[in-house]
Amino acid sequence: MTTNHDESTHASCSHNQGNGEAAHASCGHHHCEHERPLQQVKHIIAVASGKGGVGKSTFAVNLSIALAQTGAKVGLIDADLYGPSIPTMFGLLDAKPEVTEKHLVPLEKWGVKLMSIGFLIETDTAVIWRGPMVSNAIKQFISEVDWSELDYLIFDLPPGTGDIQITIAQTVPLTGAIIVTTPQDVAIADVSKAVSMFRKVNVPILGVVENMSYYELPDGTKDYIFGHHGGEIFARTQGLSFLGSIPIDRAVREGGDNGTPYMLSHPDSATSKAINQATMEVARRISITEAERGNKQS
Ligand SMILES: Nc1ncnc2c1ncn2[C@@H]1O[C@H](COP(=O)(O)OP(=O)(O)OP(=O)(O)O)[C@@H](O)[C@H]1O
Repeated sequence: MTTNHDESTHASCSHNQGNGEAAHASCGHHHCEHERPLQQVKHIIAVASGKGGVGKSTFAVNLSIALAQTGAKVGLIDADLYGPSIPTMFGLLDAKPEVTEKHLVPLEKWGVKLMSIGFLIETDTAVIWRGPMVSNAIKQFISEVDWSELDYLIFDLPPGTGDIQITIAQTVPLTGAIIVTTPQDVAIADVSKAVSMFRKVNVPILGVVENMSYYELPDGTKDYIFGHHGGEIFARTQGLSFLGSIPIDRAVREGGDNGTPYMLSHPDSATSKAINQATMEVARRISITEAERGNKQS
């Protein structure tokens, strides 16, 4: 990995924490020497969670597929450098991206362009990098990968509120963040920290997805294994949009493990409908958020 040129970009206009055009506009450099990264990407979304294991990567993967199925151009960055799961979930464990003189070419499967640290290092090698190296790797995923034109670029963040999340929130002009949680009290407690982190760095929160909401028994009754409506109640009390509930479904887990996303293997199931509905709600919230931002700027 080489050093990134992003810091020097902003160093020239004394903005290390570039937040897209606004940052450059405020330093009076309309024609900064380097263009901001991801200029050809329309909407940039971070998928975040407070706790690990709540299904953030699973949702990010199925969201990317659901958006690609609408005909959108989609990219997905696995920003979980310490525990990359996108290679497994896309069935690309041995795949390596092409490296050209200028760029790293993202892998592409099922209409989604992909980048993960898992494509660049041996699968069983632990990443032991410290903070600055991690930030550089993320910045390279942003500025040295040939994403070209995309409608949506999704960041699958690591759980919690560490270096990686903060680097992304400050480097990338995020349209907004999606918060994934289970209904369980301990998950909700952690998720408030993620919400306050995004608020501190002025990243709009598109809404909350409740995953593992219930398990449907063969007789049709619902077993609320992790508690009842915790994510929905959390969203309401925080004044956030509720994007939907996704049930516990064995096939969702199997899809993740065997590398065929659930949305592709079970397109017509009730769970797929729930994921599709959450996806449409994400798209709707993006339009609203961007309209609000436009109003503020004009
Ligand atoms: N709705 C669901 N039904 C059944 N299993 C699920 C569901 N959502 C996620 N899982 C399974 O739960 C486990 C954790 O999911 P996932 O890896 O997506 O979580 P995560 O929040 O991204 O975790 P981490 O950030 O710690 O990597 C996986 O084995 C996944 O297949």
